[in-house]
Amino acid sequence: MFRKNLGKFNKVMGFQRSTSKSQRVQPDNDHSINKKAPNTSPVWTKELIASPDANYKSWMVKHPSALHSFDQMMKIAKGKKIAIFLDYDGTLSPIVNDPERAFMSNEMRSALREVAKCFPTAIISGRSRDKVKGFVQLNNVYYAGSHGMDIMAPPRPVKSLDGRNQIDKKGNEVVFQPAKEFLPTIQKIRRALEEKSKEIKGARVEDNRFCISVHYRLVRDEDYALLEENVKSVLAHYPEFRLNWGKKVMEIRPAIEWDKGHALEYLLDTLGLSNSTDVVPVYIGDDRTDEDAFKVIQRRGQGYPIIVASSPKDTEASYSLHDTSEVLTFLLRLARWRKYSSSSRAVSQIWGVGN
Ligand SMILES: O=P(O)(O)OC[C@H]1O[C@H](O[C@H]2O[C@H](CO)[C@@H](O)[C@H](O)[C@H]2O)[C@H](O)[C@@H](O)[C@@H]1O
Repeated sequence: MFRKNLGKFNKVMGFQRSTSKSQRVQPDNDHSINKKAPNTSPVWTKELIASPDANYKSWMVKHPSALHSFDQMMKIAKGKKIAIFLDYDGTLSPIVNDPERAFMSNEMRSALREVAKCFPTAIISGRSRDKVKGFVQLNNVYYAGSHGMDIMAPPRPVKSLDGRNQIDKKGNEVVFQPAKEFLPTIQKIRRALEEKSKEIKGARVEDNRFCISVHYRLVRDEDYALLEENVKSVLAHYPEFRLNWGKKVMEIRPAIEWDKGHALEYLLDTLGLSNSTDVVPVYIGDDRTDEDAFKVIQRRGQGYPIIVASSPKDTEASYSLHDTSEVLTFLLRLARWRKYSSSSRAVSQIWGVGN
């Protein structure tokens, strides 16, 4: 039933292709050792050196504002099938010191609800799926937690990935967890990391189910090296895991070929949109792991990868939004555009979903 409705929905939607590949500028995090070197730099005029703002403006020439470009983007997307993908932290909620208090505003929730009534919408987060769902509290969006390693997807025959997918029917939806076999080891690693970080003031370990975060936002600069050393000493016993850096966070996860980009492709597939030439995936994210999804959109040659950044960054995104308040404005415009650009019924009526 849901699938049939989804098919109807697909018939009434529409889209486009992204613009040029982005130019690389600066990585974002302080302590990361796996950061890429910038391969281009802005032209260093006197004005640029005098003003950090000028640096950002120069970067925005390559990554124009998705708000300023909105009309042009939607003109191209009109008549095509739009699907919306969003990161959570730093995109739907502002970055705060306490990861347990990264709440989404009611305004953002209501904008997201409206967007999800118009387009298939998914949140792909580094958090555990339950945690992000708890923050978002909407039933008309799909959730992918643990950087896409825990997906609650629409009902559809699921392509097997090396036979590693488990299909656990719950209601109408399908759970996809390509790293399930690592769960017992992840718990061992979590305990070891908690032990190793407890003497470092401000360090915090977060269990994201299929990955673990070690936060250092509140760790003194002089203590960071010890924390990193401790984390690496734990991981030395687990070669099947890898370490990445996000925004003041070290993320430990199974070293499988699966990331937010794969999750995006998987969701497009389960939505029945992977082979269409008229699909426009819009992905909005702010962190390094979102780059994998940006790359997928660039490779597909259609869609809009949008980075949330208030300073120049090395990115594959074609467009930018300055902060979460601009994300809110973008989502509101998107929902409004959809409502006024088509006389078709809202997706909630077509799918029979809503919140
Ligand atoms: O993919 P995301 O949804 O962006 O998740 C990435 C990490 O986000 C969270 O940490 C970040 O946000 C926190 C709250 O604002 C902030 O305190 C922290 O410094 C940031 O790195 C989340 O807590 C992590 O587990 C995710 O890996």
